[in-house]
Amino acid sequence: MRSGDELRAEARMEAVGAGRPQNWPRALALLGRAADAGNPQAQAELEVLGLTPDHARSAADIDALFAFPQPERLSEQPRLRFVRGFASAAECAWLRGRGTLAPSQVFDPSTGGPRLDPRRSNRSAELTFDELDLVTQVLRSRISAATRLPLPLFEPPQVMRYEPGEEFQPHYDYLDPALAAHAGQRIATFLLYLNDDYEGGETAFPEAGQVVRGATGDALFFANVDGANRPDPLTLHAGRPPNRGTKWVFSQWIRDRSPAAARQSPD
Ligand SMILES: O=C(O)CCC(=O)C(=O)O
Ligand SMILES: [Fe+2]
Repeated sequence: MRSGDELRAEARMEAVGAGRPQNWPRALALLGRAADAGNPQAQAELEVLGLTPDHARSAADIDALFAFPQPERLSEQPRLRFVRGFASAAECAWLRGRGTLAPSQVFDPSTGGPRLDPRRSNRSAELTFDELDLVTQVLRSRISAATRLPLPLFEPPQVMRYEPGEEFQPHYDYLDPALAAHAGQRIATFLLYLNDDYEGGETAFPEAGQVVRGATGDALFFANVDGANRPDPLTLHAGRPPNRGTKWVFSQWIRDRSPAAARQSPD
């Protein structure tokens, strides 16, 4: 008989689609069995998702995990969408503090790797493959449904924390087109606000004239490219510093080509 740990690990493989197609009915049934076997993480994950071990087997409950409220159109140039109540308070609490925080880095085109930069003074945790638990993967699948972009295009997600005075100064998320030709363009950004007990800390778009302050569970997503897939300079944006309290946000960057495939290509 498999242990609770083994059942949960197997559930994760089904949810991530590791070496197999993603299979949510199987993933959630295995998570239910892991919880029945007394695995505390599986029990916690089911509770965050609002499922009992039995419910995990119902198709309607599975569909409900990926449902989201109608996005509001904040702007067409750039394409900016806001979704009130995209995630539950329990899901946001689960994501806060996931992974291991380290000083945030920026992409350095000269090396093709990350580097520290004073323009990004907050801390962030990139969630590795092993850290993609069921709750995080449900959220990413919901993001995939909302953006209509498939999961293989998703970069590893990041949980970001800003203490008072820390910020992500105005920047673009898109990559230099020369680099994008090789590694794929970062066509969309999806931000989920994980808390709201801070002052300041807005997401500001100085060129587009938009300032967004999400409540816990609200989401903002935008296309970094225009209709012709060209980098859109109107997407210039910043994570402003909170002046009181700590801001937490979940950030999912999405490419037009699988980042995993780009890493594996020899050229
Ligand atoms: O924290 C924010 O509001 C902005 C985050 C951001 O710009 C990003 O994740 O690309
Ligand atoms: Fe950004």
